[in-house]
Amino acid sequence: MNSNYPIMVKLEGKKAVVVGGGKVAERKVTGLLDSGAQIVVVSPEATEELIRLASIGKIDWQQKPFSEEDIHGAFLIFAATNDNELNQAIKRSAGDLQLVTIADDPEGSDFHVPSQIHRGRLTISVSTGGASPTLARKIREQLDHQFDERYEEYLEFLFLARQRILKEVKDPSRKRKLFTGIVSDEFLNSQDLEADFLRLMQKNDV
Ligand SMILES: C[C@@]1(CC(=O)O)c2cc3[nH]c(cc4nc(cc5[nH]c(cc(n2)[C@H]1CCC(=O)O)[C@@](C)(CC(=O)O)[C@@H]5CCC(=O)O)C(CC(=O)O)=C4CCC(=O)O)c(CCC(=O)O)c3CC(=O)O
Ligand SMILES: NC(=O)C1=CN([C@@H]2O[C@H](COP(=O)(O)OP(=O)(O)OC[C@H]3O[C@@H](n4cnc5c(N)ncnc54)[C@H](O)[C@@H]3O)[C@@H](O)[C@H]2O)C=CC1
Repeated sequence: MNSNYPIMVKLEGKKAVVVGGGKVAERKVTGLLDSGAQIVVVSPEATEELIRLASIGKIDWQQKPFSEEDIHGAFLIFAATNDNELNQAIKRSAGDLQLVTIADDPEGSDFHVPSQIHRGRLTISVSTGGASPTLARKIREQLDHQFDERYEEYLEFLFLARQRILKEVKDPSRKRKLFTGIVSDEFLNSQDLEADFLRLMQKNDV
């Protein structure tokens, strides 16, 4: 079996079409909301939450059965109806450069949606390649405790501190020491990141 190749995709401005308006479609749409994708849902019926999202303009709900033109220009396609023949037909009508996931056919899909944790700039995703979504969820729940809310602010600090080190520090060994120094429990638990960072910079001054 060939293994899947994980990447983080930027979806801003790209069209993502979700076919179906049930529980599964809702979960996929919820996962897309923060990506900046242009989300289109095609389904004669939709859950209350999908209807709410359409009413506030977060998604474009096409209230009708699927037809082939619905996926024109789509980058990602989610075939998430409860009709497995139709889900397969959606895959067949997509072009080679369109990525399709079929809710009831992991083997026939171009991609899977992993279980995810987001802490600001940190993303942790867990995939079992369709073997057991329940295990993916269980592992995600374990990591949820380990990587708690502190990581959001910490990641923002790491980002800014790293930019500063890249700009101000030329010596490669000092740079390495600083990169290692900021990735530590001391900084994760710091009450004053700015002061602790300045101290670290001074300590490693040459
Ligand atoms: C292949 C994949 C395709 C895709 O959808 O991308 C797929 C396929 C299928 N899921 C099924 C069932 C369930 N899926 C979940 C939950 C999640 N499913 C997700 C992803 C994926 N599911 C992709 C592979 C992920 C991987 O393994 O790496 C998660 C991680 C992410 C998300 O959906 O956003 C999200 C957890 C989010 C979280 O909590 O963190 C639960 C549990 C629950 O709801 O708690 C159940 C019921 C229990 C069970 O069946 O295990 C069925 C059977 C349907 C049927 O019975 O007919 C199929 C189809 C099949 O297997 O044929
Ligand atoms: N990938 C996953 O994580 C999971 C996948 N599944 C599978 O996903 C599929 C959907 O599951 P649910 O959302 O629970 O089903 P559901 O029955 O709640 O929703 C099905 C949706 O498909 C829509 N639909 C039906 N015919 C359509 C058409 N011709 N064009 C457009 N939309 C149409 C319906 O209006 C409805 O909104 C099932 O095949 C199920 O086996 C189920 C659980 C998890």
